[in-house]
Amino acid sequence: MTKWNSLSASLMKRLKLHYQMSNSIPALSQVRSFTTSEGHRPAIIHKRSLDILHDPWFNKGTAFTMTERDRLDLRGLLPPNVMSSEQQIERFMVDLKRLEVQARDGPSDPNALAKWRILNRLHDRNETMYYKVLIAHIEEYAPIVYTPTVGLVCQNYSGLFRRPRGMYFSAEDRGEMMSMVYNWPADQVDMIVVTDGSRILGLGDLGVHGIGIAIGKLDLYVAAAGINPQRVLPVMIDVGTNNEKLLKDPLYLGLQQNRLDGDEYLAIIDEFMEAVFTRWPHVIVQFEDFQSKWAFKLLQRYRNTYRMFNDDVQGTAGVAIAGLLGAVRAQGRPMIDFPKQKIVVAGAGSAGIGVLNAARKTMARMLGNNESAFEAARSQFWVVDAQGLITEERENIDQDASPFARKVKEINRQGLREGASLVEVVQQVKPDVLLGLSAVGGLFTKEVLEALKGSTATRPAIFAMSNPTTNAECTPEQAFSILGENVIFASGSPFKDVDFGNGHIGHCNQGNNMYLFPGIGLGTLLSGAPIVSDGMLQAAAECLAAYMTEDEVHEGIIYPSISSIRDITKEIAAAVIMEAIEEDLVEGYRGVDARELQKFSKEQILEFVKNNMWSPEYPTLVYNQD
Ligand SMILES: NC(=O)C1=CN([C@@H]2O[C@H](COP(=O)(O)OP(=O)(O)OC[C@H]3O[C@@H](n4cnc5c(N)ncnc54)[C@H](O)[C@@H]3O)[C@@H](O)[C@H]2O)C=CC1
Ligand SMILES: CC(=O)C(=O)O
Ligand SMILES: [Mg+2]
Repeated sequence: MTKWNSLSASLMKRLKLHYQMSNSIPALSQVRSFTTSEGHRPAIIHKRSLDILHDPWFNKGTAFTMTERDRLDLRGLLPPNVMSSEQQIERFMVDLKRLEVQARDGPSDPNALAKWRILNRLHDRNETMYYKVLIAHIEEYAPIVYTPTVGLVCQNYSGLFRRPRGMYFSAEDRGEMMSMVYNWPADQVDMIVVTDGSRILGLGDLGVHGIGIAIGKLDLYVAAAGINPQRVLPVMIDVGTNNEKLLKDPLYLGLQQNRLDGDEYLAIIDEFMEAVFTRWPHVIVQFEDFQSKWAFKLLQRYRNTYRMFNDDVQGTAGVAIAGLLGAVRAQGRPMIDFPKQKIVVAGAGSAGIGVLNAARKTMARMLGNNESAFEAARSQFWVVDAQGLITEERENIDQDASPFARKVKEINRQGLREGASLVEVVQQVKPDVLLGLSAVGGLFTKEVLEALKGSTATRPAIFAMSNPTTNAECTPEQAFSILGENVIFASGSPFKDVDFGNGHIGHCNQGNNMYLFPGIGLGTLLSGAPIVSDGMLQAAAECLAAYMTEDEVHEGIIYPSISSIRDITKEIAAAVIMEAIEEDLVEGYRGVDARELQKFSKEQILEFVKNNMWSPEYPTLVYNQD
């Protein structure tokens, strides 16, 4: 204060002198308004960065101006749109009122958002307790912190936003990212989940509000994989949005401009990757919910240089493979019969194409792993997108989908044609599996499900994998009521099992990449591998498939219960490490170097994984003045 008083006095003196010289001395109130750019005496604070945001006395949230953000090392720690305090109040009030509306006609669980808020407040106050609650009640709260509620959270994020969590890099930050990363308080970051918000679950472009999905995924990294919560970082790269509603919404938290594209877009993602790997060379970056157009390109661009993977393309593929192999076993057939399965896939985006590529490779491996095996495997798939069946006749065919375009001769024989509808395809092909990654709720209509009755499989399988719940291609009730008790059913978001009322239960499996990505991340981290190889991903998928017992698959249970996710993740991480050893990719982790790791038995690797999983326990605290 003393310092300020003398500074203020000398400033007044200088101002007075200036105005005397210009012959017009202003009133005292006018002079005061010159004292700071904000027009008030500043508060001297002894904090910077996140400590300010976490201090209710000084925090202004989204109202920090850009100059203040730079001055106080806050750049990147808040969403990019600077708001007035009036806008902040309006955002709060809109959200408050929305709660009443939601309680009347909101989602199937009208309390889901309220539960999310309570958990989020606990997360803000006490991380250890938050993760204790989440781990102990994972089955109950995964649907709140993850799909489906996380989708609703992202859709309502402008109202729900209180304290920032994670970092924001925007198109306005070009050239600044290398220094901005140092605004993050942690010297060690193990896991980053990054999104550009362009395709959040099946909800489309949610712009900067998509950060909720990165936060939700990292919650599972902590709960399932035991990644230390102080070493995770959710990231939003805000390159604008093409969502017209958000572009017009005065309460939107992101940049109100259309998405950057082409080289401008790439330059931003490149700069981000360079910045985070410069500060944290051993971090793993999970790309999440990027629109397909960029998902594949970015994966190809970075996968051989950086420790990264794309969850929607690669994580989903592994989970689908595990489920598809489970479905073969559920039919009472050996897994090696997988290449005989006829599979219709609805949806040819990042997830659908990721699954198709991995399933084709798995079949080809089983058939001898040569060119003819790869070609034979191709003919087991029929792909239907928004324009119907994809064939070689498709104009401007997407290059990622083209390997799965059916040959004209083949489809003529099958009584099909370019653009044939899903019902027609199912009627003619009589598939063993119908798999949906279309983001279109209810796509598997009564007619489609009726057509599946003609399946040549003893137990046809339906994977309605789109998220959140409202986007599921069909519900388990619809599937079981039309196709009977024998059908195998999996959905991306959780549904309740169906009670047939005759003592039998129709199992609703959750086919979601949450069973894989935590183990892929943990295994990669502990192996020290510099990249995430195809082999490591394959090992993760095979481990998940092998987790299910014969009895379980015969009962139609092809994925484990989420309550055992910590155990599954440990097994998957160990499988990933073993594959990294096999491929000579390990570089060690902390005190365990590569050579030591290479000598570990399977049991020792499992022990090593277990010992490196963080558990929420209060540490003893000691004060040290330095
Ligand atoms: N269960 C899981 O673990 C995962 C589920 N997903 C879900 O998959 C869905 C799709 O994700 P992306 O592939 O990234 O999206 P995307 O937008 O890239 O692809 C959607 C695809 O569906 C097609 N489509 C649209 N309408 C259709 C229709 N009427 N019939 C057939 N196909 C139609 C589009 O042409 C496009 O090929 C989302 O809902 C997402 O939540 C994604 C990743 C993991
Ligand atoms: C589960 C997931 O990653 C998605 O729906 O995009
Ligand atoms: Mg995703």
